[in-house]
Amino acid sequence: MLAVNQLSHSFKNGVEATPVLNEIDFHIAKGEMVALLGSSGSGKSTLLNLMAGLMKPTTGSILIDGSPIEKMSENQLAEFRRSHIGFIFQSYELIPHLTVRENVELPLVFQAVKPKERRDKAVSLLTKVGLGEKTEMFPSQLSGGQQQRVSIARSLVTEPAIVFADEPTGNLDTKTEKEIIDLLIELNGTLGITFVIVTHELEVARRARRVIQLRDGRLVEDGAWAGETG
Ligand SMILES: Nc1ncnc2c1ncn2[C@@H]1O[C@H](COP(=O)(O)OP(=O)(O)OP(=O)(O)O)[C@@H](O)[C@H]1O
Repeated sequence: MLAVNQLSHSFKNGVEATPVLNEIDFHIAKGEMVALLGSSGSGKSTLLNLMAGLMKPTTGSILIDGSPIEKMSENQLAEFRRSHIGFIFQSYELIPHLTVRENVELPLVFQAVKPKERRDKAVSLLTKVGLGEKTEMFPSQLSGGQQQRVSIARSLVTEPAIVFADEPTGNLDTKTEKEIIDLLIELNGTLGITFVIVTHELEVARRARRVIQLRDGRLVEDGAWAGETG
């Protein structure tokens, strides 16, 4: 499903190159739920941007469903992202003047899906995330946790191969955080969605079956959560 092979990345600053990721290797199988953990500056966002095709690596490769995304052109990548990858952001990134349902439908508008089909899919997913009664409301009328549920529904509407979540509970209180983690675990179990969740939150790491831990741009742990390493 996702293979990261010998991935290294440096940011160039004039003539100097700062290495940020060093020879990262891992595979994620379909249906896994993986937390990507690491302290600030360890390289999590860089790795996520590379895996999502938002940046090209200095060396190494990233395969999603067998396709090496670092070899794609910008147009190919944009199309690939739209059809294969879902995103969940810390700050939800909902469009304020669209209703909850219209926000969830939006990725399908770009795929030219017919209005009735879009609507049915959006309502069905909103029901799955517990917002069946709120489809015609606007984002500002919902709580943070509810807005994150909308963004989760939106990430799934194109039936992506993999969903990347960047600090999805970063703006939420502890109780709501737990509810969002419960929802992600449920969607992983019932729909078999593959999730990669970038997080600082130990609670997320504790509840994911697999944790990949970065330190100073290196992969230092990969397996069941066994507590933080040194
Ligand atoms: N565009 C850039 N140019 C130069 N250096 C960068 C750039 N983006 C990130 N870095 C550096 O790369 C390192 C890793 O950053 P990254 O954002 O991937 O870490 P992170 O683990 O996601 O941190 P955080 O949890 O704070 O978001 C940091 O030292 C950062 O300063």
